Amino acid sequence: MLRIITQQANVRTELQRICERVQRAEGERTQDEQLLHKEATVREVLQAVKRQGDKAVLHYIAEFDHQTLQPEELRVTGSELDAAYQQVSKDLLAAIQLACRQIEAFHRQRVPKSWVHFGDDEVVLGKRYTPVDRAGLYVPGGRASYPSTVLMNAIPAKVAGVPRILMVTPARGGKTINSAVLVAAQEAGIQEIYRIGGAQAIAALAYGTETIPKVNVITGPGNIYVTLAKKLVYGTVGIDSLAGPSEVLIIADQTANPVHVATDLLAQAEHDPMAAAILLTTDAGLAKKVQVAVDRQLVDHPRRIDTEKAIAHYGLIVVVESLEAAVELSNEFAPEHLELEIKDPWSLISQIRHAGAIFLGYSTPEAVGDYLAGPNHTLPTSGAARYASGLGVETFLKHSSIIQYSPTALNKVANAIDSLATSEGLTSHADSVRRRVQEAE
Ligand SMILES: NC(=O)c1ccc[n+]([C@@H]2O[C@H](COP(=O)([O-])OP(=O)(O)OC[C@H]3O[C@@H](n4cnc5c(N)ncnc54)[C@H](O)[C@@H]3O)[C@@H](O)[C@H]2O)c1
Ligand SMILES: N[C@H](CO)Cc1c[nH]c[nH+]1
Ligand SMILES: [Zn+2]
Repeated sequence: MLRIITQQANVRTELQRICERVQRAEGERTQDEQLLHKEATVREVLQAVKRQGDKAVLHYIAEFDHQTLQPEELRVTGSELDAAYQQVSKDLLAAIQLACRQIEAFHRQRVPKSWVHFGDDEVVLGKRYTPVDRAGLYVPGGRASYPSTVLMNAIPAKVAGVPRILMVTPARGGKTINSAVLVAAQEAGIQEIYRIGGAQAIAALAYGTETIPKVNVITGPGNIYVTLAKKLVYGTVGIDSLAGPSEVLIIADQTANPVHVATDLLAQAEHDPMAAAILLTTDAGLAKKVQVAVDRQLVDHPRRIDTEKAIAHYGLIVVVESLEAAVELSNEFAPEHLELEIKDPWSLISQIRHAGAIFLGYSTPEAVGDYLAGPNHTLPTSGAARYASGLGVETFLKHSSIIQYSPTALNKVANAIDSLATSEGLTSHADSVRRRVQEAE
């Protein structure tokens, strides 16, 4: 059952515990004493794949995904890609294509442009954006298959102009990858796909194996193992952000529909037993109705066991004194998704400082953003929205600064550079400017 507490209770400690659930998994024992704790498992997988390549990859696929694969079976073949189209309905294909168009249109709007500025004394300054050479897209596939996540990863990478894009995703049940995932990949222009998930997939992309090439940036959401692995390989490769397990925080007043609020909470809880679903409401009556509605909707929920776990451990309803108090708590939590189910959602927007995505009003369930509104659904979780943003075109780009000085311009700043370099004890720095200026005189 979804717990209800009031603002006077230990709400900040509770929210912090939920927010930091991924960090807590580093070093905490799982309930199953047979298992190493999660971070240790991930470290072991990373080390083994780094040292032994494909051999370790296949070992962990057998251990965690219960599949016996040969190295040549890791890559999805052209005939599997073709066959996937026969397996998806016309309606699903049309939906994938609609999502593709909307996501691409949104991401094309925010492509950073290279620029140069011509200043006084023939000084030229600028920035030049270039894509990474290779990107590795992680598409989760443990508990559900995510064609939508294929699009959210692949389209910004394509728009950024990444020359080589590979995708990894685990096979669920048998060796076959979900057909909709394979169709979505092809619709987004991705052909190089490997059937591998979990920490071993992140390790393979970070270090490279005989079969799977090393990439420059790894993007995409995943469960606790994937998220911890991304955190640990950061520095060897770039990553987008720590995206997963999913979260929603809903701020609702007495005008919200309790059944809709309950569904939206469950829509995130159903992703993962570690997903978080939080309601902050000014109305104690609504709190009770949402609690009842959640229980009712869970009765015949197809993912009942895992969803109940998420609700029990990382679900919470808080009755707050005011909408301002709700916003303050939300800013501290920094949710992946924030829904404003209140009479005048725009009145709060200027106070919201940290959230991956903000959904305004009664007819904007978070699922609209998950699938096809256009903005990316791979968003920072576990408080990362305080310093990070969602996946975007810029995730796949880096920029080089452009600097050109004329002799006149160099002459004008020579003394200043000399002072700064001398203060740092770096005489060759000072010399590199002084020599040029003297030779030009
Ligand atoms: N933020 C986002 O944009 C976004 C989008 C979609 C999904 N998600 C999140 O992604 C996650 C998907 O999780 P998932 O589990 O369905 O798929 P996943 O692909 O992330 O993880 C599955 C893999 O985990 C590994 N694994 C499972 N149990 C393990 C164990 N005991 N030890 C070591 N490795 C193990 C297996 O190798 C398996 O292939 C969910 O948390 C969901 O909330 C987030
Ligand atoms: N809500 C997820 C991000 O946390 C994204 C998703 C994909 N499919 C459904 N939902
Ligand atoms: Zn979702």
